[in-house]
Amino acid sequence: MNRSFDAIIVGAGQAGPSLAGRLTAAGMNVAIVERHWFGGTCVNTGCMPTKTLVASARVAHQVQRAAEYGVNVPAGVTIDFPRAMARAHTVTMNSRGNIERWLGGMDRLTVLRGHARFESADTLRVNDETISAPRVFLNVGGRAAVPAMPGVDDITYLTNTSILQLDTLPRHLAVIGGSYIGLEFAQIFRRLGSEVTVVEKQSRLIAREDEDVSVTIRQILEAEGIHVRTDAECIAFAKHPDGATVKVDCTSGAPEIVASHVLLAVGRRPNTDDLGLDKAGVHTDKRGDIVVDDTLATNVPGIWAMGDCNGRGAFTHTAYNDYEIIAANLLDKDNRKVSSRIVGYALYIDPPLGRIGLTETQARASGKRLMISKRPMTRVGRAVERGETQGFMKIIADADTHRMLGAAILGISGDEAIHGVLDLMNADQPYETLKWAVPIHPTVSELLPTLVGDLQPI
Ligand SMILES: Cc1cc2nc3c(=O)[nH]c(=O)nc-3n(C[C@H](O)[C@H](O)[C@H](O)COP(=O)(O)OP(=O)(O)OC[C@H]3O[C@@H](n4cnc5c(N)ncnc54)[C@H](O)[C@@H]3O)c2cc1C
Ligand SMILES: NC(=O)c1ccc[n+]([C@@H]2O[C@H](COP(=O)([O-])OP(=O)(O)OC[C@H]3O[C@@H](n4cnc5c(N)ncnc54)[C@H](O)[C@@H]3O)[C@@H](O)[C@H]2O)c1
Repeated sequence: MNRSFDAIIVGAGQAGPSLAGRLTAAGMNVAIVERHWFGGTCVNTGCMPTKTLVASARVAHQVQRAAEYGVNVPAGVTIDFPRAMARAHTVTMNSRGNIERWLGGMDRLTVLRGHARFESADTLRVNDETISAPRVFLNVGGRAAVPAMPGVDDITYLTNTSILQLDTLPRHLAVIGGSYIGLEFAQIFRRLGSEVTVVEKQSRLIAREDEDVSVTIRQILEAEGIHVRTDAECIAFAKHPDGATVKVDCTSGAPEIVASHVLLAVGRRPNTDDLGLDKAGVHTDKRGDIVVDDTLATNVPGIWAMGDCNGRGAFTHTAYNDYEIIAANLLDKDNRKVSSRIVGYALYIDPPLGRIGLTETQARASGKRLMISKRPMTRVGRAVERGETQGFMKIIADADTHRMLGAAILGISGDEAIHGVLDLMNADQPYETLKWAVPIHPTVSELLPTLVGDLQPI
């Protein structure tokens, strides 16, 4: 049997459901196909459960420090790990259920459960039927990459999906990969009581950030007892009665890590290998990302790709913005482009890193004349009052255009305060605009005008 629609959306992640809402409201008959959990990665195995666990871990950490604040907590405080995990699961299930109910009640939308695969450019097979439409929107996301590391197939390893199903706390968690996923889980599990070792093959953690950011993050994590092994060029795994051994150094006989659990957090790969893209003639690049133009159209007319699968962003907010761009261009006769997007993001260790625009390293390499300003969180009243003074704020501006080029706020509320810079950059205003703002005291954001006032040429 073949059914025809005005549009087909594959994947109910961060972009697909909202696009379904706009297309059906515009009068189109739409099919949305989801093979697994509604809400995709963010809701089920990404942002929502991890940030819920970050909250549990923060409470655990703050309780340990209670006496510093003049609050005496009786000795013998324990972590109820299953309860912390259940709390994360509840947040996920509520969100997943809301999306399912929203889509289930949407007029002109047909919800299909199953794996979609192209048979031609306008026809896909789902279970035992085919569906056709002149417009197909791909929102298939990605999954944890499992590279062919020596011994990886001999051990039981965890990914961001399976680690969320644990019901007992790991005795010793070895985290392979010291970037977003690895560092967030490392701190969560350390604060909940595991011994944790982060193994990173590059010479520093979260190496795409500036060195001062990497070094400070390492200090923050090591201060909590997380072991960090960088320059791990010879990672190899083997089975061990207590779990697995992780060989890190190339030198033979060097001490190995004996871990009860191993988490692989070494990047993600797009879910594009099982979509039948060749049948539709859609091009991918060598990573497997779907190649799109500035409006997110693929090389095949009538097929678009949104979110993690197009390689143009790897965050929930960029996936959602992809939907906004497509809807604006198709339905609102607007002219929106991905290249106009100024991307901010946060790394949710505690305190978080809020980031936007160029790093200092990238700015220096650009050849522009630069102004830089940096301030430690020890000189931010809000941080001092809260007793959380780790980190720093840094802004980089163009000395000729007076536009902000980038910022990093590693410290309490860094993920929120960064939006002051993000808004300024989106408004395309000179940094002096911030200098004369009158922010609220005591906040982290109130230091942005001070930072601007301290900008020095380099
Ligand atoms: C541990 C972790 C923490 C994260 N934390 C954050 C964070 O704090 N902030 C942030 O911005 N981002 C975070 N991210 C990234 C964020 O989750 C992703 O960028 C976002 O979910 C991408 O959304 P998407 O819509 O592109 O894809 P997804 O959310 O992955 O959705 C894709 C959907 O398509 C379905 N699908 C795939 N193939 C098919 C097919 N052939 N047929 C039918 N259905 C199919 C999948 O089942 C899935 O439901 C995190 C990611 C991880 C792994
Ligand atoms: N807070 C957030 O917004 C958030 C949180 C989690 C994930 N995410 C998204 O998920 C994506 C994937 O995150 P990720 O941390 O898995 O990947 P990543 O690509 O950011 O980092 C992978 C890390 O693993 C290291 N690595 C790669 N191969 C290795 C090996 N063989 N041995 C040891 N180390 C190795 C890399 O050097 C790198 O540091 C990110 O791009 C991000 O957009 C976002």
